[in-house]
Amino acid sequence: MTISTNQQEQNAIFGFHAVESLLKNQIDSVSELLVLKGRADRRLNAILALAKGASHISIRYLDRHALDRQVGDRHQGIVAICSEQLEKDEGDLEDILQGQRESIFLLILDGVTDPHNLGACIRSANAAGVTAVIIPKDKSARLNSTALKVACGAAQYTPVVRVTNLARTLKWLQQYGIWIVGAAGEAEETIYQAEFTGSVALVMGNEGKGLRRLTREHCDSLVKIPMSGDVSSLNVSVATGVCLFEALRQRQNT
Ligand SMILES: C[S@@+](CC[C@H](N)C(=O)[O-])C[C@H]1O[C@@H](n2cnc3c(N)ncnc32)[C@H](O)[C@@H]1O
Repeated sequence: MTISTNQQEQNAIFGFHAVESLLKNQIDSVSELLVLKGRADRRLNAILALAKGASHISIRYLDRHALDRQVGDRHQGIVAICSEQLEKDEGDLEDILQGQRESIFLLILDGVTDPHNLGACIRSANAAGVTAVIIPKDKSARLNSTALKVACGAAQYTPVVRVTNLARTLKWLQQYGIWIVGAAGEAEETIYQAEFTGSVALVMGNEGKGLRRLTREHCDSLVKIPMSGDVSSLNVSVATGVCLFEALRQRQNT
C-alpha cells in the first residue's frame, strides 16, 4: 500500500506506546503494521501478538530506510497504518458527553498549532481524567503522527473532537450546563481562587496570540496561573498541565 505524505501524516502512528495502545483500544482502525526487519525483542513480540490476533491487519517487514521514508526516523521500529481517522467530529460530541457518568471535564484548545504541544496537552488531559479534548478545524494542529507519538497513547483513550466553529460549540456547551473557564495570563482571578468542580471546560489559547476575542467573549470566567519570574507566559502545554491538575485536585476533594 502506498500512501500520500498528507494522508500518511494523519494515518501513520508510530512508537511503542502509541502503537500498543492503538492495538489494545482501537484495533479495528488499524489496517497494516510496518515492522523493522531483523528486530526481535519482547516488546515488539507483544505488539505482534496483538496484531496477529486480528485477521484484518497485514504485517509488513521493511528495512530501516523504507521505514524512515514512511515517518522519518522516530518510529522505534514499529508503525501502524490506520484506515480510519482517529479524530472525532462534532456530531460525536453529544454522544461522548451523554456517555459520561461523572461530571463533565473538557479541555478546549483554541488554535494550538504545534503538534508537540497538542500531543502533550492530550497526554495531560488523559492523566487528569478529561472527558474529551476539543480543537477547532481551522488554524489548529491535527492529530497527526507527531501529536499521537507525543500523546504516548493517550489519544486512544481520550477522544479528540474537531469542531467547525468553536464559538458556536462553546455556546452549545454552555446550554448543556457546562461552565467555560478560559486561561489567560492577564486574568484577575487565579486558578486557586476559581472553582473547577461540576461540569467544566477549560479553554487554552494559541501559542502566540492566546485566546481569540470571540472565544474570550464566550468564556464564563477567565483565570490566570500566578507567576513570579520574568517571562510573561508559560508554554501552552505546561499551562494546560498546571490548570488541569489544580482542577483535578479540587474535583477529587469534592
Ligand atoms: C504561550 S501562551 C500565549 C501567550 C500570548 N502572548 C498571550 O498573550 O496570551 C499560550 C496559552 O497558554 C496559557 N497560559 C500561559 N501562561 C499562562 C498563565 N500564566 N496563566 C494562564 N494561562 C496561561 C493561555 O491559555 C495562553 O493563551
